[in-house]
Formats: sequence, C-alpha cells, structure tokens
Amino acid sequence: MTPPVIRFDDLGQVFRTEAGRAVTALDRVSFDIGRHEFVAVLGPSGCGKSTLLRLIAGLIAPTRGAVEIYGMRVTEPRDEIGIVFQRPTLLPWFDVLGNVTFPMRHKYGRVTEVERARARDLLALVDLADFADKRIDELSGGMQQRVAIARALLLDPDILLMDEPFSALDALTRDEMSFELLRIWSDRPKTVLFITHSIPEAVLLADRIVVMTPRPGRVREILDVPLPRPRSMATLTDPTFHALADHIRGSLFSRPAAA
Ligand SMILES: Nc1ncnc2c1ncn2[C@@H]1O[C@H](COP(=O)(O)OP(=O)(O)OP(=O)(O)O)[C@@H](O)[C@H]1O
Repeated sequence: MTPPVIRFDDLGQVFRTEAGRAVTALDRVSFDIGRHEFVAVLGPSGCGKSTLLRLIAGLIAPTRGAVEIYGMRVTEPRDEIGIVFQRPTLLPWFDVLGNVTFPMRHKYGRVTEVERARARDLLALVDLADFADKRIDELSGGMQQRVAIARALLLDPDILLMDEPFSALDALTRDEMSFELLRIWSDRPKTVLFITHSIPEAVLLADRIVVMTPRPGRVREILDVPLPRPRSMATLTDPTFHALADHIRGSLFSRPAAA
C-alpha cells in the first residue's frame, strides 16, 4: 500500500518559555493526508496550527511522535514543500519576477532563462502576467499574496503548506483569492494543508477539515466536505455548506473532549 503523503503519528510538541515554563502546543495528533487532497486545519488561536505546519516543513523537531512525508520521517526542510505565510514576505529590492525566481537564486546562486520562463508561466497562472517587472510596492495586498503563491510553486512542490494566507486581506479580496487558489489547485494539483481561523473559508476550500481543540491542540474531529467541485459562488448558498459551517461552529465552541 502506498503511504499517505503526510502522516502525523502521535505528534506532540512542548515548548519551554524563557521563564522555563512548559507549554504543550500539540498533544497526540494523528491523521493522514492523501495525494492531492486539500485539508484545512481549523482551530482557536494558540491551538498549535502554525506549530503543525512548522513541523511538516522540518523547521522544528517534535518532542513526541513523528511527521512523515511519503513514509519518511521529516528531520529537515525539503524541496518538495512550498510554503505561503500570512504575510507575503517579498523582497522589495527585486521586481515581481525576481521575487518569484528567488528560491532558485537562493538554492543555486543563479537563475536561468528556462526558470525565468517558468516564473512567467506561474505569474500568468496567478493572473499577474503583465506585472513581471513591477516593483513590489506597486502591487495591492492581494497581488502580493499571489506573487507569494507563484514563488511557492516555482520548484514545483508536491506539497503546499498555507498558513492563514488570506487573513491579512480585506473580505472581498479574500473571497476572490479563495476561488483563485481553487483554480490554481485544479490546474496544478498539489497536496495542500491550509491553516485558517475562518470556518467558511475552510468549508469552501477543503476536501476534509481537521477541527482542533483549544490548547493543548488535539484533533477534536475530522470532517468530510461533501460539496461538489468545482466550487463557485453557488457553493456559498448550498444548504450543505451552511449545515457544515453550523456544525463546526458548535464544535469549536463546545467544551474540549475529555483527555
Ligand atoms: N518557540 C516557542 N516557544 C514557546 N512557546 C511557543 C513557541 N512557539 C509557539 N509557542 C506556543 O505554542 C502555542 C501554539 O502556538 P501556534 O503559533 O502554533 O498556535 P496557532 O494555533 O497557530 O495560533 P494563531 O491562530 O494565533 O496563529 C501558543 O501558546 C504559543 O505561544
């Protein structure tokens, strides 16, 4: 049997604060993510969502259990992962194209014409074909986040990790970006783990939603999203959409499950 793309196996993360206090960010987290699946992780502030992402990315090591990618334990950052953070973290001294090709420059010290062409394709994919030579400060917040998505796709990662990528955007741009992301994902299928505080965003985007408890973050429940794809504005008025969102709202505001 092929292993899942990502597996969390009895994962736990305890941090030590500067004062020496132990903070349990994650506790006994176990679930799998399959190939090209879109999984949203939803939970209250401080329940360990970003910690989960940093563990998959190999940026920190778990204090208990393991994260596996294709059956191999994650011990360091890997190329098959692209990450999009809440803020686009672009470099103002490069133009848009320079930012998209930056992972190549960083990894190999140079960027070839082939990669520049690939970056232009990605800019077209995120609807920024005409902005390749613009300065970063000439772009709106939503456009900057699209540049960050194109940059995350440059090395053609199998896995895309997204940490509240649209939360700094206004509501309209946020909806627009959600549909944009779905379009990109159907064009270039990836295994996606998408972290969010937003129930509607999770329901609109995901195949499955992992609902976490407040800290220490445990998996409260994992829900299938039975909404058909492609999703559209009509999805937002589908009764299933509202029933699921209501269920999650109830789940998030109920008392945590007993340990
Ligand atoms: N390096 C660290 N040292 C000490 N505590 C940490 C560290 N990193 C995270 N924490 C703590 O672990 C808990 C989980 O943090 P994390 O950022 O993963 O939560 P989150 O669910 O992503 O929160 P938010 O939704 O507010 O971004 C928090 O209580 C946080 O203060």
